[in-house]
Amino acid sequence: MSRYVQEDVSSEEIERQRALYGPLAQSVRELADAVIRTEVDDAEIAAARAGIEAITERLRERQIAGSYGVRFNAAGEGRAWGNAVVGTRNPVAPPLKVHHDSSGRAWAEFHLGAAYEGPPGLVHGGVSALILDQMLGEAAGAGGKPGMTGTLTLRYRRGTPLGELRAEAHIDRVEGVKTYAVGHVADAEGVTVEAEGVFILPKWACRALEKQAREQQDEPPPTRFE
Ligand SMILES: CCCCCCCC(=O)SCCNC(=O)CCNC(=O)[C@H](O)C(C)(C)COP(=O)(O)OP(=O)(O)OC[C@H]1O[C@@H](n2cnc3c(N)ncnc32)[C@H](O)[C@@H]1OP(=O)(O)O
Repeated sequence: MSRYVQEDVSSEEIERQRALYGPLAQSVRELADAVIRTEVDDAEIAAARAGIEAITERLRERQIAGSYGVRFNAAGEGRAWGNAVVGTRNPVAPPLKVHHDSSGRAWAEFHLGAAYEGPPGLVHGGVSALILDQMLGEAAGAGGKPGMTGTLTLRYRRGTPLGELRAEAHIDRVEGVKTYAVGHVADAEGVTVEAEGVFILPKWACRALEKQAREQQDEPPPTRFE
């Protein structure tokens, strides 16, 4: 089932929701970090668990059936708030705040803490892949050539330390429905992981865009989301 949802909500309402859910997700990120690092005694752990389970039950009293999906309003503002990398409402997401320009460049500065560890003190390789998948996809979308990841190739040049990091990506070339993008993750000393990928506008999306253009002769759906 498609989870692209058009919702006619105002920009003010989006901002209200962002101010409500963003800090909630951030509190849960803090909780995840605390769960990994706490050294309190057993009784405190048991009490904390009961408290967390009670809060989960409260939040579940009313909830979406399934995942958040991607929602956009008539003004073309896209919200991928469940996204695993940038999702405002997703505590699993660091989250990255990605900057773009229309030449097909994307960049972000972010912090990865204990929840993203692979080798001791280093970022998990799958987490670097997750971030670079998103960043290369964001670059493709920023350049007006969005697509689904077809193939993503990574080269881990050295371990990526947990802490302050930067990721960058840009479009390398476009061949029809295929957009080739490249990028990297870097720490203060330089590049740690390089990536290249091809992002493909799927057949179903080509048909949907053609149909929409026929019906509305309007702007295509958003290709970038916050
Ligand atoms: C702003 C938001 C950023 C989001 C970033 C996050 C991105 C993601 O995580 S996307 C999720 C991961 N990716 C997926 O789940 C994709 C799953 N695969 C698919 O949906 C399809 O196989 C898809 C869309 C890649 C291609 O399907 P389809 O539209 O039928 O393509 P098809 O007509 O077969 O092929 C088109 C061209 O692409 C090539 N191609 C197809 N699949 C691949 C592939 N996996 N790798 C490389 N090239 C491919 C074909 O060879 C063909 O090339 P040419 O035109 O030169 O002959």
